[in-house]
Amino acid sequence: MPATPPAGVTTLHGVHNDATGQAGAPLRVALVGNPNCGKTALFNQLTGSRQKVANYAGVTVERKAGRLVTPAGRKVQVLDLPGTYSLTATSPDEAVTRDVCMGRYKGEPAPDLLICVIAATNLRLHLRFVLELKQLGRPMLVVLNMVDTLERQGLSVDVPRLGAELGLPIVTAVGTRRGGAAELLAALDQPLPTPPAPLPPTTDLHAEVHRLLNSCVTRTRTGRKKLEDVLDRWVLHPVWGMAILFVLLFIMFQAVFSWAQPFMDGLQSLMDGFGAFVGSILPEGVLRGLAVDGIIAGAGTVIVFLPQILILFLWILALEESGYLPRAAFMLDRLMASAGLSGRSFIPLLSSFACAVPGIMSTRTIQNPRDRMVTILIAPLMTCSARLPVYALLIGAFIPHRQVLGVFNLQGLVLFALYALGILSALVVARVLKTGEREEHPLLLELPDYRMPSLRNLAQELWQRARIFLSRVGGIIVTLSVIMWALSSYPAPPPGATGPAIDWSLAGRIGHFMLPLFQPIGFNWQICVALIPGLAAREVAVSALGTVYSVGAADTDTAASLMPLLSSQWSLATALSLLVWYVYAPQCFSTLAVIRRETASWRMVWVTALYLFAMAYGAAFITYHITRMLAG
Ligand SMILES: Nc1nc2c(ncn2[C@@H]2O[C@H](COP(=O)(O)OP(=O)(O)OP(=O)(O)O)[C@@H](O)[C@H]2O)c(=O)[nH]1
Ligand SMILES: [Mg+2]
Repeated sequence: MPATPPAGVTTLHGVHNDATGQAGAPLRVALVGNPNCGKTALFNQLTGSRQKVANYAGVTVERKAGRLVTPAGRKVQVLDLPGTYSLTATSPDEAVTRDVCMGRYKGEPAPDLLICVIAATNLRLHLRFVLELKQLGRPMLVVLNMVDTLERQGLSVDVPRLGAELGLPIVTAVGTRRGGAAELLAALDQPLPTPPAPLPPTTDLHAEVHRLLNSCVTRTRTGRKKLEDVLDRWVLHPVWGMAILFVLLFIMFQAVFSWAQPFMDGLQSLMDGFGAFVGSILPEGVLRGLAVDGIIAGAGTVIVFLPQILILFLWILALEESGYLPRAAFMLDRLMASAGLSGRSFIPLLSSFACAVPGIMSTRTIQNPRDRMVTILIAPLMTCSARLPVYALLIGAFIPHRQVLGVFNLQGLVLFALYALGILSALVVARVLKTGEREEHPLLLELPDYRMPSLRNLAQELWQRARIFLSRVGGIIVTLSVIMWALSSYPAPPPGATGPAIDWSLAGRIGHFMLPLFQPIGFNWQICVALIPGLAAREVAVSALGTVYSVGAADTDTAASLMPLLSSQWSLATALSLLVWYVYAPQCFSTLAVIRRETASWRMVWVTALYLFAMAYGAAFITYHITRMLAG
């Protein structure tokens, strides 16, 4: 009898043979299936991990291992694998899944059990993969995930019958609900199922899927698909679709400035108060310098940008979960094609807005090797979230907080323009790199179901982001701020020396040494010094400026308020030049390291670093001189 959602089917059918190996060795299982069927959601539930889950194909691009102990005490090692449409891999991420399933992965035997996850939202496609996997003749278990959506789709699946027809044990799951993997967990306590008998080689897989659907799935009523179709008609419309995309991105940047302001003001006064308090209780001396100028001025200047970073992430996460992103990729396919790329490069590039490191890793989903290289080269031009503090600091200091045309916030507009500059430059660079290539790349991209982002998940993800940011502040940023403070404070000036003490310090000397190179683009020596620690993490450029100016300033109370200090000391031309510099500058070791890893080539690292440096210098030079001419 059909079940909606199906009743629990926890017993594994079929003949069993326990082949878990020697006592004590964990059972090795692998989650495989089509992209976006919920493998990682289940993996997280099973192992308590927090791997990235999002509503588009190609989120997981590498093999991840986790551990669990079943209710009966059996130790299990679980692998989460990139999604794949078939075992004939066309891109590097799919090759990993194929190799693991076939036991060809770097010295690792095939898993004891393949857990093939299929989503109730796309049974036709996913069942085809089950049949393909069956041909491997390995012990296998099917998980019918997303059974919570059956009701909404107006479908009912006869789960025991589907298992019997497939000749495979089957359980149901809801990857996004707490306890939604309970049946799967219980199934892992069962003895291993015997490997399925392969289908005759002449079997037409499509016809077989059709047969399975006819016999096991019934439509109870017309589902919600109609609404999705109407939505898609707007979202994918050549004109309205572009307008929607533009508005969404635009609101995102406006929000970063408008919504965050009250929280930032609060944090700023908290940091100012804290700096003043610490300054007042510590006696004049090294300790006070270290605490106020080093730690509070350094880390405090970065912490105030937390609200803006969280708002940016809130938007990105909500868009990721809604299912909108692949549609945006589809809309932008023509634009990307004009730069010689396909819409497939869109999601890696979009991920780079959070951070270029996962963005570059997700280029593994791009089949064409040349497209992949070009996407890797331009990914650093997407403005990552670590650059946001630098932008926000300079925009806050130099661009008036003013309404334009009654609705737009001028600061938000400038931020939007900086992001747009990065994107346009990326398209131009891609076009140049692909000069002469005129091949057609038809874009085959799965459009997932629309999904309302769950508030609980959003809150959890945001909390995770906040923790990452704060641990960066507490770790690398505080460390580098302390080093910066030491470099700016020592050696102390000789007795009787005149001029600011910081000029005698190591930082002062390094800054003055670098100055001739950067003076033509309007940088002062303080900026030169800040560029160096900024290589480790871009936000550190802000904290380093905080420290250098704080040590240089007579009044330590102004430690955490860098913004007013800069607006009185720098020219607009210098500020704009530094902003533009940061659109391009190859200022991040982690990005260069991931490029080395993903391309296995030092040449690519050098090419990226040098071309970005040249662009940064050129663009900052032009900006500086034009602004000076215009501003008089
Ligand atoms: N409604 C519903 N959504 C689910 C369920 N399981 C996962 N999802 C959602 O499905 C989307 C894809 O989940 P992932 O776990 O990232 O899928 P994946 O199979 O790992 O995808 P790739 O890594 O791209 O192969 C996300 O938006 C999840 O929130 C479920 O049982 N019900
Ligand atoms: Mg995944």
